[in-house]
Amino acid sequence: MADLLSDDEIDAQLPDEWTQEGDEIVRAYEFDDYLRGVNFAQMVGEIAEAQFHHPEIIIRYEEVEIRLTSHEEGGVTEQDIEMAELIESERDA
Ligand SMILES: C[C@H](O)[C@H](O)[C@H]1CNC2=NC(N)=NC(=O)C2=N1
Repeated sequence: MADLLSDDEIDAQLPDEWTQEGDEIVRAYEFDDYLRGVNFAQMVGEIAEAQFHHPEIIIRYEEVEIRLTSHEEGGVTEQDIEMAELIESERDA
């Protein structure tokens, strides 16, 4: 099990545009149309399966919200930070 990160550790490691909300780290991504968001959600799901660490993915019209936490540990761990970084790198690809 990974160690829980403190609020200061989370703040120091969060990628740009991500925020902490309690026991989660969150970012909303905007898209030009609904299906681009759906395709992005698919890509995030594939990363999650590869990492075996699964975010909550909320698909809205022209927006997809990603919420990450480590359920077994009950808060934010390095796995969540790593997932956010992987999602960011794929988004920029
Ligand atoms: C049994 C447990 O659900 C699995 O080990 C994995 C699956 N994906 C997971 N995803 C997330 N976000 N947190 C977990 O603790 C987690 N655990």
